[in-house]
Amino acid sequence: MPVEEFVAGWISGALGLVLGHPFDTVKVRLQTQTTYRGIVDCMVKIYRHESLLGFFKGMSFPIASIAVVNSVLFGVYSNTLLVLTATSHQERRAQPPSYTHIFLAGCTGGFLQAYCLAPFDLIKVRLQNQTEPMAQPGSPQPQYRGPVHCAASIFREEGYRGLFRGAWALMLRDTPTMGIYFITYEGLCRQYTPEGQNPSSATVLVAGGFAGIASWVAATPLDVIKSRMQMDGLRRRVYQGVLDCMVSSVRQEGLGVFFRGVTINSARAFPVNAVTFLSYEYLLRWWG
Ligand SMILES: CN(C)C(=N)NCCC[C@H](N)C(=O)O
Repeated sequence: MPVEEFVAGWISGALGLVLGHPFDTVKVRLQTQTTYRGIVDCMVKIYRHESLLGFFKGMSFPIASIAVVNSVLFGVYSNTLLVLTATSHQERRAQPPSYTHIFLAGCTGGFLQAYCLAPFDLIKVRLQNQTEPMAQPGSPQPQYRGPVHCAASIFREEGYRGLFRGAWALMLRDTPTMGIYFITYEGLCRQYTPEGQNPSSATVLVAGGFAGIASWVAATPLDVIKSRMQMDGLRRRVYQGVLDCMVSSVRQEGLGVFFRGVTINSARAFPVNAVTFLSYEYLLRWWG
């Protein structure tokens, strides 16, 4: 099994993650809290009350876990294609796989990475939602002192299963949308690259950026539900499950609730995934 895809997936994911984390914090707040009037209001409030550091809350665990999560996504994607089409990453430019195979490989990668991602994503969302300023003497103490304390508290208060709160919604979000992600990327690369050649850097950047946007637009409805399920259980349980969360969110806030954070999600998705794919492609070419 080629391991380069796993390592390239890890490094490229980490680069994208640092770039996109401030946008991600704003998105999570907009999806789960009703105190903000919009993106700008949310950014201004975070900056005023929590300083620049507020945007980077909850980033350390994703950085630590991206090695597993992104290498599983890209490694499983590439190795599923290898099983389905018997071609390696290098051979795929000359013998491009069908879109059905790309979609299936993307869905498989998405499904497996969601399982690894679930506890880390939960901790990230819980930390991002703490509005107390960081490390200021005399200010109110947040419920969680950091990622390890957060994980230990969830385990103690909500049990082992508590660490997987929202995992179903995450799997439903990621399985089909990772198929969309890779199909969009491959489709755009093929469209703008002469047959048999590697896509140029500009093509990779644009295709990666649009793959991020397409997958996040499709993922946003379940992303909202996932974030709400993850915040549920903090004090008392409100939702019975994914369906109940969907129904009560729509009843209370209308259908528009499914598009909460779609603008910031898309603004974040372009640079994050442009950088992710560019570094992924170049690392593989460098090692190939
Ligand atoms: C749930 N969806 C749509 C995705 N995860 N899409 C793929 C983008 C992955 C990238 N690490 C990012 O965070 O944008």
